[in-house]
Amino acid sequence: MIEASENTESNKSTKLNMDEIVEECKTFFLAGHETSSNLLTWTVFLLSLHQDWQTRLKEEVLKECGMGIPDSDRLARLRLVNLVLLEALRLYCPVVEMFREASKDMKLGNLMIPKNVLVSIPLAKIHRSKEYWGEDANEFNPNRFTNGISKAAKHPNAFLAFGMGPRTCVGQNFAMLEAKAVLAMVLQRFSLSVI
Ligand code: HEM
Repeated sequence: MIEASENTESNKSTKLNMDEIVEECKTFFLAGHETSSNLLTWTVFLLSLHQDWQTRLKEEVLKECGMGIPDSDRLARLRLVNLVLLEALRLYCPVVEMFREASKDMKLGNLMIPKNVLVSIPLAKIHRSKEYWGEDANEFNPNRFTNGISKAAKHPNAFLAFGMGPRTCVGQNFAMLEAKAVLAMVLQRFSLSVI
């Protein structure tokens, strides 16, 4: 953004003014705050219910990070934490629905979509569809992500927590890193339970 606000030869037509930069900051704040806190809240809830997973995650965190502040190398080794975060995003996706507006009349599969019509993509429903995720679609089973996101369901794009395509979430890598770091530091210090 700082680069985009500077006067250079290459960004003459795309230069951002101060108002536009402030708007971008607001977008980042809004898009990145509630979503991440939502993910952490549901993850803590799920780990409180599933003590077996909490124990396994604690062991992983203590083995890989000890009691220190986890750096990015150590966070990358938290495989089970990653599985649990993905499963939390599937069951309780912070963004439950997305929309796309048809820029022209178009055919989508066997549907005709007229120009300007809004198409809804019901993430929360897709994430719990037994057709894609199998009979245990409503259950907490982080192991389904063991072979990667695209192999977790019967359709490679059934996991849509961060959207898909050219408008996919720009903050997704940061969000996962942030969530892993916070969760690791919570698990280093606390035990979670539902009272
Ligand atoms: C668990 C955390 C997050 C979730 C579940 C999430 C989810 C999403 C989803 C579903 C979209 C719409 C994608 C699409 O239309 O295909 C989106 C867009 C976006 N997200 Fe995130 N997000 C998260 C964290 C963040 C963070 C931390 C940031 C920034 C620091 C961020 C910035 C954005 C921005 C700027 C867009 C708009 C992208 C565009 O329209 O080009 N998000 N996010």
